[in-house]
Amino acid sequence: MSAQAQIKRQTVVDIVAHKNGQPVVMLTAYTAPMAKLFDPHVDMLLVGDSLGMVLYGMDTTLPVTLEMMIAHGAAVVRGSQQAMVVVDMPFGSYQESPAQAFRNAARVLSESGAAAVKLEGGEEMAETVEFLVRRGVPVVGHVGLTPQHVNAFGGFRSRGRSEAEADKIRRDAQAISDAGAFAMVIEGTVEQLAREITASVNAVTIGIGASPACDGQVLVSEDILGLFTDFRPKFVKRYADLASTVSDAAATYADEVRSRAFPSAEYCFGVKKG
Ligand SMILES: Nc1nc(=O)c2c([nH]1)NC[C@@H]1CN(c3ccc(C(=O)N[C@@H](CCC(=O)O)C(=O)O)cc3)CN21
Ligand SMILES: CC(C)C(=O)C(=O)O
Ligand SMILES: [Mg+2]
Repeated sequence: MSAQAQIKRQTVVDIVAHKNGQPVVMLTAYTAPMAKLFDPHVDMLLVGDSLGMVLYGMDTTLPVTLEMMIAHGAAVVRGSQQAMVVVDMPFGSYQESPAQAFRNAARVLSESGAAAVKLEGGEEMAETVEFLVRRGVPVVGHVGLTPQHVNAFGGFRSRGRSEAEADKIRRDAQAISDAGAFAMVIEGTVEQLAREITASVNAVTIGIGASPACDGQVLVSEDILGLFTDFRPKFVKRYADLASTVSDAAATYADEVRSRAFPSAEYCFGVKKG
């Protein structure tokens, strides 16, 4: 037995206890070192398919593969101790059928060690959500602005600001909650709608650009750290400006190498005595 006290990871039961209580805190993490830094502060870590855009420079999340999600999911599980780790199912890995979704979700859980998967969609995904949940796969839903629909929506635009769109999102949220999703991300919509959904569904609602009326909040970590600067959604608050810190460090290193100021004696090995 290790002398170190065991830290227990948060489970579905712990997260569901936040419904109508203390807000759930979620951040994205893609790598072990970032997961290690965020872990003491958050309830949930999301290995988002946004990693395609943030880490790999893709224009959308569509080219992200199951192998990428499993590799980054495993890294985040290794880097964290207490947060519940949720992995996004990438585009094309779950929409075909409930059987396809189960096969791929089972790989994500077994190969990464994460505790739940997240998938985008509403009414049309309800049958799949129920299929997964009944077979032991905890599911987080994602409604409103669903980035994997970028080609259908014609961009990353806010949703549910007309009564017709709001009605569709209301039905989407109800359907996946009734299908057994224990939580759902609500992205890019107005407070009134987020408040109604939060009041009417059993699932814990986690907002991103969806007002404080949700049961919790999530943002992309590189956005709040000022590390990702290609675009800035309206809902992103910057809590740091690490891009300039990183750039300044690289510039100083480059100057010192070119002037031979680095490596100075303290960074060099000496010959052994005797
Ligand atoms: N770094 C990052 N942060 C995210 O929040 C994020 C990703 N990547 N990748 C996946 C999706 C894409 N998301 C996005 C991307 C862009 C906007 C954006 O620029 N929205 C504009 C309005 C654009 C329009 O109306 O055409 C805004 O002002 O919020 C919003 C959400 C959210 N997700
Ligand atoms: C922005 C969050 C909700 C997400 O789905 C992602 O990071 O991929
Ligand atoms: Mg995502």
